Amino acid sequence: MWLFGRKRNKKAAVPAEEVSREGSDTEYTPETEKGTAGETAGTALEQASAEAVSSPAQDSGGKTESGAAESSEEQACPDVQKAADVPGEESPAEVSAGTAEKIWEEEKASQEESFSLQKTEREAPFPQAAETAHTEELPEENADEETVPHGKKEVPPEETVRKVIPEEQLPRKEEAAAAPETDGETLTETAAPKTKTVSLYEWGRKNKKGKKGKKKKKAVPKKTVRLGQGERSVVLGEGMPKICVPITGRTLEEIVDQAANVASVFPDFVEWRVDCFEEIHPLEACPESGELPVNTVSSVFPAVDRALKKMADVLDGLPILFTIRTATEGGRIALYPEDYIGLLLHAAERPEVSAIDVEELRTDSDMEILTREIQARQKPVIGSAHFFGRMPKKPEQMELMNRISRTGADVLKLAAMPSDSRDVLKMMEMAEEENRLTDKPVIAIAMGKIGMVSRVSGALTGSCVTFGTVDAESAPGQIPVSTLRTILEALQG
Ligand SMILES: O=C1C[C@@](O)(C(=O)O)C[C@@H](O)[C@@H]1O
Repeated sequence: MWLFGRKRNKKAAVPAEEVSREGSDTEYTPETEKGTAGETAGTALEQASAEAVSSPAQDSGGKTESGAAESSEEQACPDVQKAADVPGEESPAEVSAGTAEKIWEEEKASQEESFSLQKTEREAPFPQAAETAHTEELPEENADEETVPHGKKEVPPEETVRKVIPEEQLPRKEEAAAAPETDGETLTETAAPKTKTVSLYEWGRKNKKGKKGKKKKKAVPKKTVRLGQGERSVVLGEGMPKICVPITGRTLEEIVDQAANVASVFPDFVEWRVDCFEEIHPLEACPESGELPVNTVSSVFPAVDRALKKMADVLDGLPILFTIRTATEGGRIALYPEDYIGLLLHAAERPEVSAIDVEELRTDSDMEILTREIQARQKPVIGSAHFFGRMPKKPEQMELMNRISRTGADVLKLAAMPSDSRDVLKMMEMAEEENRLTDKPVIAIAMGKIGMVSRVSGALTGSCVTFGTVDAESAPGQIPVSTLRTILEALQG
């Protein structure tokens, strides 16, 4: 149901992304049919770069007879919620999720040793990305959280914790007296002739060499990322979480109508979900057919440009995030790698586009090079990954964010589907933690109704963007903009 439309040379027909995530469910394998991954990556990017800057052969929106015929009913952008909810029907996201799980099982073993949450500090490749930087000292309480062993909570309240503390490590009397008490727990020296009582709080602070006695941690200096220019530009990573509204129209008319509605509620920026735009659907990959393609990516550029221009006129300076959400990540189109890359590089050249979403975990081409190419065109990259069928565990979430960061993306985004409230909390906790570890703005979303709280809790967790609705939602759990704004403002205090 999801893969239909254009016919292309079998060798290039299956986005390797789908092969690697769907594993044995997929008929083709990139290894047997495509040569090495490196070759594929290079070819796709080179081919796409050439096409992205070339002028299209026609100004027809790229529709050939076959493309036009296939773009009718089947290609209509289905309602997202519907696709996700139909029982027994496997959405591409669910397929991807199941297989992503498998990949992670395998990867985990090899990653275990090299697994590290430490971030390599990067130069901001995008000049505007490093707009401001500030260093924040963690609040005192956080430092203490690091200092006090977690086990202390399990000590029965009436039992005195006894520990031998060498005299020289004990705080001077007056210091001990001045130190704030923790929740009644004390450390008492018993074996030594001099028995002194000090608060656990003070012990942790003084005894830096202690098991969990750590130096006060500094938060990583933050970079912020500006989208757009002028008065209506918006800075991610500072102040309140920013509200973004997706535009999901299938036709130019729908897109313009939605843009007008969206503009009237004054979000901070909009996301154009280009995968919903049926004029690019002649590019839809068809792994089953194996026939040669009729359309080239450049044939859809005129339609994309027309939509961008009209949208920008209506939006009057609101920054536009250009997103192609592919089927594997819950979107509306399956694309060949060279077409995905070609479209994004073309968008990077457009003055109406303020930022570009890159699905950084695609394995069919080199997303790191693509990210750099986009940044070289002065557009920041929001690196994203989506799991519609499951919630990765927290260490996996952190590693995913780490992988996205390593591609050089300016902003790190992870969205996943929770199955219970603990999953939602995991995502929120990850955002808070990641936000302290990385120098980049972070977006963390637990989708679905149960995950709605994650869409309003950015002030607490540091998740810097929330996607809200005006007309149609582009993912389950999105909240209408007016409600979203009221809650965000209330929580900001
Ligand atoms: O990545 C995201 C986040 C999202 O999936 C959400 O859950 O709000 C909505 C998408 O349109 C957007 O591209």
